[in-house]
Amino acid sequence: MFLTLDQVNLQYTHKGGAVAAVQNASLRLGRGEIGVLIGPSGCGKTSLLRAIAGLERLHSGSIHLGGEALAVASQNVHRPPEDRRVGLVFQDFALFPHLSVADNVAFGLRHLPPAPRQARVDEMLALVGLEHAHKRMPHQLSGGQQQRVALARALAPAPALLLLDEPFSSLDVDLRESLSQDLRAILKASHTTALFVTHDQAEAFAIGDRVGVMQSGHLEQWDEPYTVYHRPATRFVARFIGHGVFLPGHLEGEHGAQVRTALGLLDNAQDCPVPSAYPDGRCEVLLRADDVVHDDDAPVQACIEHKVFRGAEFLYTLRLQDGTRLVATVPSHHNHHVGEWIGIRTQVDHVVTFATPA
Ligand SMILES: Nc1ncnc2c1ncn2[C@@H]1O[C@H](COP(=O)(O)OP(=O)(O)OP(=O)(O)O)[C@@H](O)[C@H]1O
Repeated sequence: MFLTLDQVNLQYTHKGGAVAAVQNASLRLGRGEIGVLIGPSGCGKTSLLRAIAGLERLHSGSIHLGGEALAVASQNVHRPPEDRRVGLVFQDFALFPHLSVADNVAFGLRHLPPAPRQARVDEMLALVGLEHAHKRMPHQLSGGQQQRVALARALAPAPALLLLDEPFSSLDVDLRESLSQDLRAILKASHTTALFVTHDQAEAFAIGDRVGVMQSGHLEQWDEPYTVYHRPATRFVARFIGHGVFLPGHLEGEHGAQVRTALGLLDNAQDCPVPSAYPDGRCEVLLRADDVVHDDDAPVQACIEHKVFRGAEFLYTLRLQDGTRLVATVPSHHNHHVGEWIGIRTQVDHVVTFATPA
């Protein structure tokens, strides 16, 4: 693996005491892959990036990049930031205001003779779609264009790893969406290995080959985006990513091929654990909003308690006769009103169960 973090712990000293910002975080990222860290405010995403960049010392654990040790706490190895071949892009574009676009991009290339330096600047500006902006000053550019220049500047010295900390957070939603697609294309075209921090789930899924979900300093899951959504490793990940509810269930069948729920049997022999996995086979099943399908012919009826229009679909909050609450995404041409009873059934491809909370 190209980037390897093993059991990384990071602490800050605050008012004389230790604050654990990252706890036992381990992850692996292949060369040319894009990893994304997502999680609520204060969960440790930025701290982990800062540790990889060399701006923070590890309390314990290790970080290796391309087979080289960047930090190994037990051996007191801590390479300084400038010796790590790691590039950084932050939220506040941080361009030099008095330098032209071309000079900003050339900033990390001062070791090159003029001709190859110029060629690299041209190449980087073309990569980010700003080939005609060489002479412009940062204040003459839009926020999105400034962030592209910041990206070109970070990529110019060909860092072994690029770290991006919420680079689009000060931009408006439409621009964020198109920039996140462009960013992925740019990173792939330049074969750059990158780790990206965001609050935004759609952005994480659009950009990442791997997504890591953090909570309170812990990296709760590090997986492909599809797996994080469909097979969340913990309740926190299930709740943080996507919409869904935890429905009481009872595992049945000798080999645990079925879960009985208020919505009927969910059976997927491949996914269901054996009944002995939980006391008396009792568990909770994650039911995503897209696992619940509106069907007029379905025997189970649910009352619409609340609805949110999301353009192509509604997100309905539903209540079953026995009081169980569910959420369902329904195409928006099915515009039912609050209080109406509609037929629903489940369509679950991945049965995900958790222990019932004590
Ligand atoms: N310099 C510092 N001194 C003391 N505590 C700090 C320091 N920097 C961060 N922390 C604490 O470490 C924890 C992790 O902070 P961090 O900035 O890494 O989180 P984050 O996930 O990036 O948050 P956000 O999404 O809000 O940027 C928080 O509890 C924070 O208060």
